[in-house]
Amino acid sequence: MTIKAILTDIEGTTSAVSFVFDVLFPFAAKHLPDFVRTHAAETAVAAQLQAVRTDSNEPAADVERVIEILLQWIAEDRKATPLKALQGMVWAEGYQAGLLKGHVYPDAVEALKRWHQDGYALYVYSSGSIQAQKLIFGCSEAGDLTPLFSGYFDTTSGGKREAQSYHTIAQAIGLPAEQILFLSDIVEELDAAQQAGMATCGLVRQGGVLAGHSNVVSFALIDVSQF
Ligand SMILES: CSCCC(=O)C(=O)COP(=O)(O)O
Ligand SMILES: [Mg+2]
Repeated sequence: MTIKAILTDIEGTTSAVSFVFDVLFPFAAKHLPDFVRTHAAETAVAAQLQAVRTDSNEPAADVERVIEILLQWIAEDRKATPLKALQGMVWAEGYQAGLLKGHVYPDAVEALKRWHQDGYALYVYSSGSIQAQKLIFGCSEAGDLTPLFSGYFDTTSGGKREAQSYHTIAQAIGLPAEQILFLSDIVEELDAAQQAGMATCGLVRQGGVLAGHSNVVSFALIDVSQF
């Protein structure tokens, strides 16, 4: 079946793992405590702090304890939705202040522009919040790439290793899963998308093999017509 849309992961796929682990996560760990202390009473932040208390099963945790939990989750790379929402808010301040610039591989920039021009609808699916996704592409080293995308999905659509999430996303996009090509560097994510009926392509930028899927080292080698 002809591919009509492309759904892409971010970390390790469009963007360097090192940018996320060595730049974004340390920035969040440094600035999140003061951000939370300053904005704890604001509705959007308070809702996420409450979600941390629920998810951690610590309903009585005060703000300082919630901060401790969040820092622990950052250290563990937990894909918890409230952490991801708060990280997005903290990064927003960093991008606005010019302290952060989103990394997107040049081959990904070139291919995304070409696919958009060729009429493919482009979507993002990342554990990072939708706000964080718009920031990495909107404030990227290659300029504002957000006009290329038709939509964004995060963990509010479900976990990336669960087939149901890809069914949900296909429904939201409004296409049969078979007409969507999913790109990722994580085999469990590719397996889940494949199980849901999507075409898959694994990015192996550092080498290795993502078994059971087409593998490429660069977006430049993805021929969408072959899926
Ligand atoms: C949206 S940039 C920040 C990425 C992030 O927080 C993350 O956890 C990476 O998740 P991905 O699903 O893109 O591997
Ligand atoms: Mg990834």
